[in-house]
Amino acid sequence: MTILDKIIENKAREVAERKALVSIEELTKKGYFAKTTNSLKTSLLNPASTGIIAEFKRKSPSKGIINAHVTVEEVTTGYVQAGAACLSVLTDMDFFGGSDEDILAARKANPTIPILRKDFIIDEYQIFEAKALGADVILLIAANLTPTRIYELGKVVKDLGMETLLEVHDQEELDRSLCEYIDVVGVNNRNLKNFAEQNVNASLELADKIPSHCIKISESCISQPETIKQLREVGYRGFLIGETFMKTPAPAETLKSLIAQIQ
Ligand SMILES: O=P(O)(O)OC[C@@H](O)[C@@H](O)c1c[nH]c2ccccc12
Repeated sequence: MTILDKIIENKAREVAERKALVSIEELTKKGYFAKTTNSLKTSLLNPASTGIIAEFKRKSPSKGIINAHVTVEEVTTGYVQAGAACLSVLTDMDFFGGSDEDILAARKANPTIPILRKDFIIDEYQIFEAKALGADVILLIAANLTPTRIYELGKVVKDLGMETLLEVHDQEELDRSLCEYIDVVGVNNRNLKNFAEQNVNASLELADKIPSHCIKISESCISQPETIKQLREVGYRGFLIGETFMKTPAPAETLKSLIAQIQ
């Protein structure tokens, strides 16, 4: 069993429990459900955008605790002030130490920036939940979803006025997963089945395989300004970065100095 299999098995149990407690009907009346969403696509297409999607991530299955000392409010407001194009907030508790409260707090503190709900989405229910939590963008991971599920879930995302980030790790996943509901394609440099990679080779290899009309971003294992420049040259507009910032005592300051080196 891979780490991803374990995460998905756990997630199915979690979603079933949540569904039994709060109905979709109730979710549509909760929190930020009625709020108009902020577009990631628009943000990334702005020529002045830094393209950095800055992630709030306390821990991960491969690294353990990354940062237990900072608050979601201070980090996310700092990310926005430093020039992030979008925020990514982990809501998976068991493997990544995130929570619903984290994304609610990030939204409350940052009303106008797009926010990605970073979780393992396997059910329509979680998309309604994400909207109530104030998310604008939903991650769909090709490694654990069939093409039919990606299409069905992508349609729900669109119907709720949000955007879909499709995550792929190789050409097989890319070829079977693209559909009309994908707004942004992300290449995860890390293989979620073993969490092994430490480089951006997957993004470099897939750069010219992704259709040119797609907005593409590179995810994970990015720490150097030179890497961002190299990825920009092959067409990447967005860079999803967590650990590089979160492992430092002041994540937003680290983002600020990275931005200074890529402009
Ligand atoms: O911390 P990093 O290496 O900068 O990676 C951030 C982000 O890409 C990573 O957290 C991630 C990408 N896809 C995911 C899917 C689920 C959980 C986490 C992820």
